[in-house]
Amino acid sequence: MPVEEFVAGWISGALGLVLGHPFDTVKVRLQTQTTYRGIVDCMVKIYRHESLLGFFKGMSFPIASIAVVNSVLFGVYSNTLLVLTATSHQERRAQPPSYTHIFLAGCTGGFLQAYCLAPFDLIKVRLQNQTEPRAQPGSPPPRYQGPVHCAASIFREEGPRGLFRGAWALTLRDTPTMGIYFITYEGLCRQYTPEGQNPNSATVLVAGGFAGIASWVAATPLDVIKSRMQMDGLRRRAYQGMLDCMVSSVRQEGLGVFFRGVTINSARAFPVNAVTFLSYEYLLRWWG
Ligand SMILES: CN(C)C(=N)NCCC[C@H](N)C(=O)O
Repeated sequence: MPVEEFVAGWISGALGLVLGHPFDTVKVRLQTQTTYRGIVDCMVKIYRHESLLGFFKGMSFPIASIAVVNSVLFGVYSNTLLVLTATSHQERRAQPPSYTHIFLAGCTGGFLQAYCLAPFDLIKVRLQNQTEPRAQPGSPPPRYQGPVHCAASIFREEGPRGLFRGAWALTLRDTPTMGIYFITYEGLCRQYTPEGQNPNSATVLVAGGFAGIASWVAATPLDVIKSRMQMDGLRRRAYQGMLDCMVSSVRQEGLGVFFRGVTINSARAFPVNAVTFLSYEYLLRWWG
């Protein structure tokens, strides 16, 4: 099993993550809290109340976990294609796989990465939703004092299963949308690259950016539900399950609730995934 795809997936994912985390914090707050009037209001309030550091809350765990999560996504994707089409990454420009194979490989990568991602994503969302400024002498400490404290508290208060709260919604979000992600990327690269050649940097950037947007637009409805399920149980349980969360969210806020955060998600997705695919492609060409 070629390991380069796993390493390239890790490095490229980490670069994208740092770039996109401030957008991600704004998105999570808009999806789970009703105190903000929109993206700008949310950004201004975070900056005023929590300083620039507020945008980077909850980032250390994703950085640590991206090694597993993104390398599983890209590694499983590429190795599933190898099994389905008997072509390595280097051979795939000359013998392009079918879109069905790309979709299936993307879904497999998405499904397996969701399980690795679930506890890390839960901790990220809980930390991002803490609106207290950094601890100051004399002020009460926030509920979670960091990622390890957060993980230990969830384990103590909600049991081991608590660490997988929202995991079903996450799996349903990521399995088909990772298929969409890789199909969009490949489709755009093929469209703008002469047959048999590697796509140039501009094509990779644009195709990666649009792959991010397409997958996130499709993922946003379940992303909202996932974030709400992850925040549920913090004080009292509001939802009996994923379906109940969907129904009560629509009852209270209308159908538009499923698109909460879609603008900021798309604005984040373009640069993050442009950089992710560019570094992924170039690392593999460099090692190939
Ligand atoms: C749930 N969806 C749609 C995705 N994860 N899509 C792929 C983008 C992955 C990238 N690390 C990002 O965070 O944008």
